Order: sequence, then structure tokens, then C-alpha cells
Amino acid sequence: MIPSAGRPVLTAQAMRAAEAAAMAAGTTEIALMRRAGEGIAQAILRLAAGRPVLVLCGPGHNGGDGFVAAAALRRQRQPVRVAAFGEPRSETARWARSLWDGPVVSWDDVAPAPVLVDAIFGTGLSRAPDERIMTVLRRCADAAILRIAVDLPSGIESDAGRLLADVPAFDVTLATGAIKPSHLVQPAARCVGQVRLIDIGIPIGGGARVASLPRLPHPDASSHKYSRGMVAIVAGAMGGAAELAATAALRAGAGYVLHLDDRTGVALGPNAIVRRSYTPESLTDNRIGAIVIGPGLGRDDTARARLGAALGSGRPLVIDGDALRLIEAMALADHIGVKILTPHGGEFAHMFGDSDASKPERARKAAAATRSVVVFKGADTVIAAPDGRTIFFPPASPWLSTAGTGDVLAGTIGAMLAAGLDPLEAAEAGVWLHGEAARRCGAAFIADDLADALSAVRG
Ligand SMILES: NC(=O)C1=CN([C@@H]2O[C@H](COP(=O)(O)OP(=O)(O)OC[C@H]3O[C@@H](n4cnc5c(N)ncnc54)[C@H](O)[C@@H]3O)[C@@H](O)[C@H]2O)[C@@H](O)CC1
Ligand SMILES: Nc1ncnc2c1ncn2[C@@H]1O[C@H](COP(=O)(O)OP(=O)(O)O)[C@@H](O)[C@H]1O
Ligand SMILES: [K+]
Repeated sequence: MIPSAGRPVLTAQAMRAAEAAAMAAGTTEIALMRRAGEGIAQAILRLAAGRPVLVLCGPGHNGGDGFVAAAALRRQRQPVRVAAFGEPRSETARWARSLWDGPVVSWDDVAPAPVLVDAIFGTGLSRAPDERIMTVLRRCADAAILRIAVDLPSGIESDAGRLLADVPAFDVTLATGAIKPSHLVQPAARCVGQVRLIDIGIPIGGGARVASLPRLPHPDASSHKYSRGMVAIVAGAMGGAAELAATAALRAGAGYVLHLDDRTGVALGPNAIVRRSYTPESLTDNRIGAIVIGPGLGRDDTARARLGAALGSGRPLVIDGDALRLIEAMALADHIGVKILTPHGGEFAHMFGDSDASKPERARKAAAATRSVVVFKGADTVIAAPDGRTIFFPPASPWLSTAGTGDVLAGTIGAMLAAGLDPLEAAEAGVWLHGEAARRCGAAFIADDLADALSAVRG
């Protein structure tokens, strides 16, 4: 088992292509299933710790993995029972079933066990499973102490995070060969529990991966405040939001944070923030490594003028909040320069419309259309670059669902961009720092606490 940070994320089709490539290079389907099933058995053995196991097997290769695992568990004297739904549908699935020399309980007679292993459907699920299947799965899940899914909990569609049925919550999901989008995209992600990757020895790659610990910029003896990164925060109607972004940029490690507004004498945040009156010229200072515009900007003519000046400044931009309501996707496509957009679901739909496509697909399309890095926020934040690279994040603390945390994220990404990370790296590092700060803040924190916690995460 290998931890999943930084690992590729494959759709069902990409997974099949990777398997086909491995087979073209000489591996057999049976060898792949043997590796998958035995890896799964090892994981179950450790998790079950001697408690009786029930494996529910389906008709495809997910069920095949289940039979191989059950046979391996039995060889290791682990108490295990098997129930099957339907007959195996392929040569390889029949081979897997032939390895199991114990009884196969019929579907209508399944009795639960303390450890449930769901090997009914995986990436091949094409439509909602029969309720007869799901009723047994739910009954066994309710009665189990530990629920383990093979590859994906049955009833989850692999690529878009969709639930095709009322899927019970699992404790552990053993992903075979690669992480799939639905391990990370909601609402499916809330059913998978802890995801562990079972290596089946096939080379996988592609442009989508799980976020990894970022390469964070650190000062050294030659550093000075400007070289560490100067971030300009363009404020507007609601001062507090810009203050949060400015505080976050400083706490995330920026050397100089400039807060540009026209209300003199109002200082809500740290004294370390340099406060100046806004003028369009102040954005042309070429020491500015990133402009953050949007938090608390407002949507009036002043806001529009400030956004226009930011777009015309030639400086790298983090565009958030109100700025995303004022700007047209088309205008962004025509704008040459570094841009990171940080929409939540509402802002995203406003800019790009609603769609049935999956969250990663929508993010990729928006990034290509606007020639920007798009951070599509939420409980399942996904980042996409214009060239199609996609980064998925494991679920962050749900306590982030409080006003102002998005402003903190915008400032954090601004600090990373100003420090010299490329836009995709800056976005990944920003979301990672934000998620880690939230984790450290525990429960019922407020956005101000989150911004302050960034210093410790950087340490
Ligand atoms: N192909 C391979 O070489 C490998 C496959 N692996 C396993 O194989 C799984 C994919 O196997 P499959 O492609 O056979 O697909 P699944 O085993 O996920 O299930 C699909 C089977 O069920 C049928 N089916 C689909 N939706 C249904 C529904 N709603 N009701 C009833 N029947 C339905 C399909 O016709 C197909 O026979 C992966 O999730 C993984 O667990 C792993 O063993 C790794 C190697
Ligand atoms: N339920 C949740 N689980 C995890 N993260 C969440 C959840 N809800 C919101 N977030 C995160 O919190 C932040 C909220 O940003 P946003 O909606 O822009 O808030 P605001 O505009 O009030 O600052 C985003 O980074 C988002 O990914
Ligand atoms: K399954």
C-alpha cells in the first residue's frame, strides 16, 4: 500500500487504457487480477485483525478481485464467507471464481459479518444497480463494524463523483491500480472513507493527480522583503475581506503586503500591512509580484475601474469574489498574463454556466477557455491549468464553511505567486496551506484565526 498524495488520478477509461497498455507489453489480465486480489487480501487481513469477513462479489472484475482476495484470505486461515450476485461475465472473472473452493452463499440468504468487503461493482458500473443488490449491501453495511470497498463502493460512478444509488458510508476503500476521480469528488467522496492505493504494478500517468506536499519558498541570507514577494491587495466596498486577504498573504510568507484603499485611518488588521490610498498607478509598481483583487471589492463603478486597472497592470493576478462577478470569461481569454481564478460553486456557475459535466471537467474547460489557472473551490477543491493538468484535493475541514475563508485563500495564493512559484504550483501550495491551517484550527474557528494559523503551517 502506498499513500496517495501526488499519485495520478485516472478515469475508468484511462484505467482501462493503462491496463490495455500493460497487457500489450506482456502482462496478462489474470496476472493483474491476481496482484489486485492479493494486495486487497493483505490489506483486509491487517484491517480485519481476525474478525470474520464477508465478501460480496459481483459479476465483473470487481467481483473477480473479491474472489481472488477471499481465496487468499482463506489460505491464510482468516475466517471468510463469500456471497455472489450473478454469474461471472468474463474468462478472467470465471478464473477468479474457480480459485474459491468454499461455498458461495446465494444473494437472498446473505448473513452479515463484522467485516464487510464490497466487491460488487467498481469502475464498470454503467447504470444504477438493482435495488435488490443495494438492499443487501446496505443491510450488511449497517450490521458490520468495519466496511471495506474494493476499488469503489458499489453504486458510485467512477469519474464524476455521482451516486447512482443510496450508497452506504465505507470506512476504507482499496483503490486498485490508481485513484479514481470519485474517490475525491463529492458527493461520492463522502462515502469512501480512507482511501488506500493497492499497487498492481502497471505504469500509470497522465495530467491529473492528487495534490502533494508543495515545494514552499523559504527565505535565505540573501532575501529581503521585496525578494520574498510583494502582494498588492486591491480593496473596495467591504474592508474586512481585503484585510483578511492581506493578513493571510503576510502570514503565508509574503515579504511586503500593500493594502490599497481610499479609507484612510481604518486599520483592522496587522500594523505590518502597508496601507496606501488606491490609485491606478500604484498597481504598475513592477516590484509587485501578485495583485489580489475581489475580496470585498464590491460591484460598483469604482470596483469595475479597479478591476480594469488590475487587468491592465501586467502584474500576475489572483481574481476572487466580487471580481469574478464583474468579469466576462471572454475578456479573460483575451487577456495575456498570469491569472488565477478562485471561484466557489456560485461564482463558477455565474461565469461559466451550469453543466452536467463533472467538476474536474468543468474546471478544465474553464481554465482552457480563460487561459487561467482555475481553483474550483468547495469541499472537493479541484485546480485546473489551461493545458489540462488537474489537481484534486482530499476533503478539507468542513469547518472552512464560514465567511471569509475564501478571502484568506486568495491572499495565501497571492503570497505563493509573488514568491515566484508558477501559477499552478502557487494555487496548489495555497490550497494546501489553507487546508492544513484549517486542520490545525480544529472546530468553530473564524477566518481571522485561519489567517493567523498560516504562520505556524509555514514553520
Ligand atoms: N480489468 C483489469 O485488468 C483489472 C480490473 N480490476 C477490477 O475490475 C473492476 C472493473 O471491472 P469490470 O469492468 O468488469 O466492471 P465491474 O466489476 O465494476 O462491474 C461491471 C460488471 O457489471 C455489469 N454491470 C454494470 N452496471 C451494472 C448494473 N447497474 N447492474 C448489474 N450489472 C451491471 C457490467 O456489465 C459488468 O459485467 C475494477 O473496479 C477493479 O476492481 C482490477 O482487478 C485490476 C485489473
Ligand atoms: N464543507 C466544506 N468542506 C471543506 N472546505 C470547504 C467547505 N465549504 C467551504 N470550504 C472551503 O472554504 C473556502 C470558502 O470560500 P468562499 O466560499 O469563497 O468564502 P468567502 O467568500 O466567505 O470567503 C474555500 O476554500 C472552500 O474550498
Ligand atoms: K466495490
